[in-house]
Amino acid sequence: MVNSRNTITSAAGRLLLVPMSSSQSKNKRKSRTLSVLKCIKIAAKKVKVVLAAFLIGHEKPTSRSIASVTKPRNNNQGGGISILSYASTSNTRSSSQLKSFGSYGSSGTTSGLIETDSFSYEEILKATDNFSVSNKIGEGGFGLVYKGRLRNGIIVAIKRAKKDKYDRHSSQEFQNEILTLSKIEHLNLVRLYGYMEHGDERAIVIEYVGNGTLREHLDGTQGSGLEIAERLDIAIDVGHAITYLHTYSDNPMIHRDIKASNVLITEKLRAKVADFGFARLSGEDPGATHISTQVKGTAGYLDPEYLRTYQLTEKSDVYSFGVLLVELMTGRHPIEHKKPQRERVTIKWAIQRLKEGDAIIAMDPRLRRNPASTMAMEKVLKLAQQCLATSRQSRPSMQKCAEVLWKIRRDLRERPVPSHHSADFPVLDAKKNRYTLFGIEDGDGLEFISA
Ligand SMILES: Nc1ncnc2c1ncn2[C@@H]1O[C@H](COP(=O)(O)OP(=O)(O)OP(=O)(O)O)[C@@H](O)[C@H]1O
Repeated sequence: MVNSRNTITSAAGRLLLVPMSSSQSKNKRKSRTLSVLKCIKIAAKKVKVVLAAFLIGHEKPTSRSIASVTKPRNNNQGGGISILSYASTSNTRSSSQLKSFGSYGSSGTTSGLIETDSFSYEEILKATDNFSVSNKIGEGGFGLVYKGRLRNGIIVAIKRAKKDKYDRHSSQEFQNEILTLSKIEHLNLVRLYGYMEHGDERAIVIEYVGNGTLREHLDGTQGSGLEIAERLDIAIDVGHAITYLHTYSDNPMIHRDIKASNVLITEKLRAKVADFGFARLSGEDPGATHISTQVKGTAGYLDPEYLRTYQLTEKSDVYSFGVLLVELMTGRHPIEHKKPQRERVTIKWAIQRLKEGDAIIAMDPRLRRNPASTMAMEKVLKLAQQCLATSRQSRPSMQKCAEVLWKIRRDLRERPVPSHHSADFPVLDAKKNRYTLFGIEDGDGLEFISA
């Protein structure tokens, strides 16, 4: 049977081609060309739609692997785009893009999930069940932290300011700071959604990150221990977040309080840095970034140059990041009060071990030891040593740190992990290692190194 498409259905039901007349063939070629053009047009339209949606953030990338190179919105370092090329493009949405995306809020802020940047007292009370103790998830310098559910079902963290925290800060300043901070959007920074002000009550509403802090993971009070690759991923995430604050955000800023308890961990064991801009929100030095009248930060992480000169630079964050790297590799707190004197300041002890060629002694006993992991650990400690340099000029930029860490991570991936125990590098059973070694003190665990 001949049908309109110049095919014949055979008795067996197969499609057979039959020769066409020359005019038929011409018409066919023309219509084919037209339909190809039509297809290209439709495809181009589709690509446009996807691209537009992706740019304004509708399409959130699911993978955190290398995404396409993205153009920073305020690249004041000229041409330095390599770091953000590792991050998702949603990291770099400009505020104008956000505004056009969100016909949502009063000031066009947020990712579209939250409808406004100012919350009513009633809404906050409802979200936290009247600041109920059962919703309390933590406490810090700013005040108590509550978990809350907004009207639209979104889970948030709500930080209720201690009264003394806002006495020094006018309402207008507080609101301006919030507005500035709420525009900062990066995958590895805890998002600030908005604020609530009511009489003498102030609170800020932030992204909820529910898998504990890095410190809790290192202490073993949260999760089941972090492998070396996971620790490297976390270090890279923190590196990207701080690079973004220093370099790419509309209002470049110094974090001032990088520490393991300010690094929140996601379910997928990736990191989000919290509390950026908090020094300003707490009424300390609002607006000031480089010359400080008050030293702000946490003991053990503070740049000695900042302590000496009161001059704050991006390199003060680099120093604190160096402390964090040592913490990640050793598992120890920056200051270990219960350790013998020579081990009390963890960075001094670990860097000394590195200098003496004994870095492995400083390695967190919970970590599996094999050539790849010990090599990665040594490289990270070498980077930490640079970050901790006395002279600020000698410290690398955060961007450089993230690049170095990325290479260490890549090398680790490429090095095969031995599947059997070797005399030089005993491989400990990860699970057993994790659960049996928590809570050890002093030099315990070192027997595994010489085993
Ligand atoms: N966005 C969040 N999502 C989930 N939990 C959070 C969030 N922010 C804070 N928390 C919890 O609340 C605790 C206190 O946090 P907060 O940032 O107020 O203090 P801190 O950073 O630990 O200390 P300080 O403010 O003195 O530097 C954290 O340790 C964490 O357990």
